[in-house]
Amino acid sequence: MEIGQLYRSVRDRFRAAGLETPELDAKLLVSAALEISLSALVLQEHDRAGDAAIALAEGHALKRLGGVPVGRILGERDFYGRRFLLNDATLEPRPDTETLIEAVLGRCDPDEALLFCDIGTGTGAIAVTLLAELPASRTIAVDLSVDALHCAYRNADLHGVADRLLPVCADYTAALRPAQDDLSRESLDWVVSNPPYIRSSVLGELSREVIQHDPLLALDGGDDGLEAYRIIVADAAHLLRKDGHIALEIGFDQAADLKKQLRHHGFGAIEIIRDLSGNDRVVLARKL
Ligand SMILES: C[S@@+](CC[C@H](N)C(=O)[O-])C[C@H]1O[C@@H](n2cnc3c(N)ncnc32)[C@H](O)[C@@H]1O
Repeated sequence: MEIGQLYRSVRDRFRAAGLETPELDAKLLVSAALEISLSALVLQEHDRAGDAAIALAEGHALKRLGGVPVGRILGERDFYGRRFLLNDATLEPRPDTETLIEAVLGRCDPDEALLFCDIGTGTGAIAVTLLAELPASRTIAVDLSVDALHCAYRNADLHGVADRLLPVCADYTAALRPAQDDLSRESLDWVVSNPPYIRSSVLGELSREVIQHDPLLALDGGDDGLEAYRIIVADAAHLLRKDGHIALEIGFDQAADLKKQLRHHGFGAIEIIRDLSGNDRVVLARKL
């Protein structure tokens, strides 16, 4: 079978099954099975696919039709132009989180030796991306899950930034005190976080793909979805240097609550940034 035929056959089954992005899913799964790039999928469409690659692509297609997300099938996901490995303990990084990356990068000087702390690092998508884009910076990466931290460290290694990432396994900001001791008691320049922020009562309304494949620890924000923010904002107020910044990903309806919390803890210059769909997605503030 030719590569182009294999791609079209998978794509057509994905379309018929009503998948949201049938072309993209088919391209990602077929190119991965063939171990070729997305552009090679087009350029080599008349080449013959090997039997083993066809069998692998069919296996991937069956899993996708069974409701497994592409990232979980391949064990990796692209974020801000880089590949991130996943494991069972990590959330699949979302394109919405790139809004936070853009917001932070737009306010940082790449030559400055900044000290970040990424709370709830998961795959390390935020921490590793910032380290890769800001070569003079260092990051403390915190997660309660040791398996998630292991994944973050592998991703840091993959992208050549592991020597500037300090993984810390602990409960939110409780981790920052000992980590700061290791780093000569420096104050943080930035606290960044995409914490769990979904209200416990609506977790059951999430799509099957999310609830079956993303870990609950990464999603559940407690009764009002704001539990993590209360801890992170209060502690960040002590741990940041004066004029240090905080950047938090938020749910579309949480901006007003976050503004209130940030003002209460002595933050100013509060900005709310929207994602590409026009939803409030990131809150930024400066410690006064
Ligand atoms: C929404 S995920 C974000 C993952 C990653 N930063 C990203 O943006 O893709 C939240 C992360 O917070 C971690 N987490 C949940 N509760 C925590 C706690 N009490 N202390 C530290 N990390 C926690 C989860 O394990 C998960 O990795």
